[in-house]
Amino acid sequence: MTTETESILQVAQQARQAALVCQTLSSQQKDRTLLAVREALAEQRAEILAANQSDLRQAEALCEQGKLDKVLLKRLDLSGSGKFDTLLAGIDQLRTLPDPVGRVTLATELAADGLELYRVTCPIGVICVIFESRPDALVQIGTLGLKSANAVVLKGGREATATNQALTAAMRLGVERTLGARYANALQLVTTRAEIAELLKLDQYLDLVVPRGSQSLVRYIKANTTVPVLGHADGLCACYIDKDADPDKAVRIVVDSKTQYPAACNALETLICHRLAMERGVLEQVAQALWKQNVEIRADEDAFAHLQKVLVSTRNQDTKQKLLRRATAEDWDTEFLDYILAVKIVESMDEAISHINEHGSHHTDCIITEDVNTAECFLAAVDAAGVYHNASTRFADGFRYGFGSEVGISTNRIHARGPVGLEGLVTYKYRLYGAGHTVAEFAAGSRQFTHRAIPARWRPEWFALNQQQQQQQLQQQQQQQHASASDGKS
Ligand SMILES: NC(=O)C1=CN([C@@H]2O[C@H](COP(=O)(O)OP(=O)(O)OC[C@H]3O[C@@H](n4cnc5c(N)ncnc54)[C@H](OP(=O)(O)O)[C@@H]3O)[C@@H](O)[C@H]2O)C=CC1
Ligand SMILES: N[C@@H](CCC(=O)OP(=O)(O)O)C(=O)O
Repeated sequence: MTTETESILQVAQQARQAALVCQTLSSQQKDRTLLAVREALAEQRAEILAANQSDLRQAEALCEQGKLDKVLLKRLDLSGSGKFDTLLAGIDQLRTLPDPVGRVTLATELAADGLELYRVTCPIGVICVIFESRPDALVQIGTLGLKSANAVVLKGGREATATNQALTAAMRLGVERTLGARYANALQLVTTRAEIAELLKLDQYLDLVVPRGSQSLVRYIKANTTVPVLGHADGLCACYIDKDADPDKAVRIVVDSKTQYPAACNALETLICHRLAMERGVLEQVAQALWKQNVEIRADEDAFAHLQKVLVSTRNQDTKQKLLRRATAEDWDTEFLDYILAVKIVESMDEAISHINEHGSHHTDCIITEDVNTAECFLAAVDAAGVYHNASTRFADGFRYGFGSEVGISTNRIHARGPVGLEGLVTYKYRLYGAGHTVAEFAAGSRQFTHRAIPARWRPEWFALNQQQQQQQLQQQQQQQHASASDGKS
């Protein structure tokens, strides 16, 4: 066994042990831990931002050498526009959300005199999440993991390695201060692709892998592990302007979807316009607004002919060429993540739906129309995690959905789809409460099933024992800490 394999095995084993102890934590303990994590991050702000500056300097050098795209710098930068405070505020918000663990989703009396079945939510276990060079994602995913009592093994993009190490150290410190070192192992960081390759083999320790990134990343992970995979892949999002679209709404929605943050997976990549809407001048208004933001339009033949006439008044030949080009076949399948938009004209909504279902990535798609029935048909027929009527595709986000934050946006169909928040991080177990009941009695007919729904009430004794045990554990830890502190002094 190589040293690397050994250390990854240790990471996975420690995460499994931490997951086992975390599942018995009470809501109060988890929220106290989140508060301590927030405090530790705030305390170590200067160190974290210094690590981030060092990552940024290296990334800038790569950009200058043409080895890295400039849009990635914005993602990586943790110091800009109140990002660090937003990150702390996100933890505060998460603390106010209800505990996703221990919710009763089914309550049935199986038989009279106390045979009761409950379906109760519980953590998934150990989740490995691989994500882009976005340090704030590490905090969001890590804190979602703590609140849902899962252990997480995190791997961010290589450009963010120093920042991720500093953030993880602070977060682990917060957990350790509240619950002890064993629990801090619920937050693990790995930094290389080689470590991920080793982890993917450890299906006895991992319960779920979440690859958040390009389609090729998700395909690679699926092909190389037997652990269940919840893919968070690319967003080839489309917007359809119907013949009954309101022009003002079309302009607002398309511009926001394309330009509010073009590098995000929920940004718009394809615009489909009904011919009648184009003839009513809606496409022209949308194009003018996009051009003001320097968006290049890659148009099919019909849209090109129409928009070329609009551009005639533009004197500068270079601007004309930059703003309007003919689309190639490849453009319909490209996630530009940039100020570029493919535009297509259709004769009907059915044609638009077929295009989206064939070329889209089943992430988030939108219809702009004033006709409610048309909208309902579109929402039912488009096969995506998010289907929107008259709203920007940029709304596809855990925070905006009110989930506190997100692990990412699942493009899988099961077990979670769209923005994955706390609910996507739990599964359930069945709890059966009996009083010496046996199946033989039912088989012999001396007892009858009632299968009666009962109130989904919480039985306090479920966790009472755990809380007692937890209290004892805490006291023991405090005694140990006190003893080692006294040893240190003597
Ligand atoms: N659905 C969603 O929630 C989201 C999707 N995205 C999508 O992500 C893409 C852009 O992000 P980008 O950073 O370029 O994505 P990449 O897929 O290139 O990288 C994302 C992460 O995956 C890792 N990775 C990539 N290939 C492998 C591999 N073979 N083995 C192990 N790790 C691997 C990277 O590691 P390393 O840095 O070490 O190479 C990085 O940590 C876009 O398609 C965007 O739509 C982005 C954000 C959210
Ligand atoms: N869902 C979030 C995250 C977007 C995102 O992950 O962007 P990026 O990491 O730049 O691909 C949002 O809408 O802002």
